[in-house]
Amino acid sequence: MSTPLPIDVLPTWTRFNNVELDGIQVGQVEGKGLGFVADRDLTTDKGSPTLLKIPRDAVLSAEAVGDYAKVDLKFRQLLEGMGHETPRIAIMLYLMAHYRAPFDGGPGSHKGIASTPWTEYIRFLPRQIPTPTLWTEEERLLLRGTSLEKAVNAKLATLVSEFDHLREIGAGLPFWQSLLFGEDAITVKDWALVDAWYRSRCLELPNAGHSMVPCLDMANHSDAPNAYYEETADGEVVLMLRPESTASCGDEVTISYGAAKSAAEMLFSYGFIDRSTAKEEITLTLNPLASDPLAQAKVHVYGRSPLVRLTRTKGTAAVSWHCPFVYLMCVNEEDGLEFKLLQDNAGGRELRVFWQDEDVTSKIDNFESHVQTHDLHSVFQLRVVSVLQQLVEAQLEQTRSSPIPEQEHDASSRHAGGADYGRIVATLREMEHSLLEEAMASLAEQQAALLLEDDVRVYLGLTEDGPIETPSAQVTNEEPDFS
Ligand SMILES: C[S@@+](CC[C@H](N)C(=O)[O-])C[C@H]1O[C@@H](n2cnc3c(N)ncnc32)[C@H](O)[C@@H]1O
Repeated sequence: MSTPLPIDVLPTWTRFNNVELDGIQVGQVEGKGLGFVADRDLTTDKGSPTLLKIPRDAVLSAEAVGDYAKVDLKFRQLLEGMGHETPRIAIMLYLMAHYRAPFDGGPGSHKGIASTPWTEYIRFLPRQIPTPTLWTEEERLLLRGTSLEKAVNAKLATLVSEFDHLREIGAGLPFWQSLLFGEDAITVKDWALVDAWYRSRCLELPNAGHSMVPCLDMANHSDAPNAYYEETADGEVVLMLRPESTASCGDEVTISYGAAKSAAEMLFSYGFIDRSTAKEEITLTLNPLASDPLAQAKVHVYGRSPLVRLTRTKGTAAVSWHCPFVYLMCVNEEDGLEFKLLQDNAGGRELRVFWQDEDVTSKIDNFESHVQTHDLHSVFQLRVVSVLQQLVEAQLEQTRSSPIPEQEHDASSRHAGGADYGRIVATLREMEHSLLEEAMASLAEQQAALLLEDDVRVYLGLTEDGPIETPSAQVTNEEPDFS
């Protein structure tokens, strides 16, 4: 295992690897770990100065991992064995290899894998990261009743199954076999750390795609950032002072991690919540109805976990929702829904879904638009609203019935790195609770409006004023996986 390097060695690493810092240094920042600090007054008087320049060949993208695999046979065998799944898996394997595998000792010695700038750089990365997948079991109890409770458990299960797959592949490759099964073997905890590095430090660059950029990944987030990064036409990555921004010597230089993430996603990916930039959003999982004979077929054609996203527009009380699955969930055979098992040209069989005799399998994400022209559209909407009301109500109930026990808050909420998990989760709870209450109010209004519609009244009349037949939702947050 590579041993950590003190951060004051970083300038040597940057010199050797052609990374240029100008006007900033990496240092400790209160409550955030390492970060960039201006080492002189910075202004944009003569245009935006470049504060950091990272050459293309130090950027760790899926393509760079592929290039490395061409020169390192041991790594190639592992990467190919894993099936080149995604940029995330490729980059994580690379990080894992550089974190845990021995390196070639120079010409003539082939004991380990080939070293790269990342061999040393990885030693600057923190070993303690406040993301919940690295919390202890006791600390994770703090998440009870929030949308992250089951999401984090689901993520941990995914990490275990990825790691099992890695061990299966490694078992057949002598070099990796000893690292994965020998003394002081790589563990699932190492895999979870590598995942947390990836999640909290990866950027999406316009050309290179998902990438880890050494040094730039020392930049912390702010709701009022004074810097931004970009990828140049040559594939270099640069950090620039924002136009009109200044930073006095000693000020922190920050970027924005984006305003598109909810509080839960921020905590999940980075281990902190910035109230002012977090999107007011909650993601819940909709379980299909146990009583619906078509439930399994619906989930099969939908092809993923049915999620509901509730979003409040900043500064307003209006909560909108997004859930492509819910209309499919709320119609049945009497309404014109049908499933057929069709044979394809290669002799395989495929389940297809038909609405009013039209094959809509490939347009399932847009199912609402298919039912819009139906005479009973308002009735379907009413069913949908009812399903969502029950889902939100049940989640609210979970939030209310899972307060953070004081003792737990005191005993386990303070992370060694300084992050107060109890306080962070309290913020998440409060934000989610308020959003769910607004969502309830919003859905009640929608229900009241629908109940005034003629079609709905006629429909209710036809059913002799009996209770509206609305499917009941079952609440879980089983699998939202934000990664
Ligand atoms: C890309 S890294 C930044 C460098 C990091 N501080 C370090 O010590 O290596 C992202 C991590 O920095 C920390 N961080 C960044 N911005 C923060 C903020 N505004 N408040 C608290 N922690 C922050 C979080 O731990 C996050 O997971």
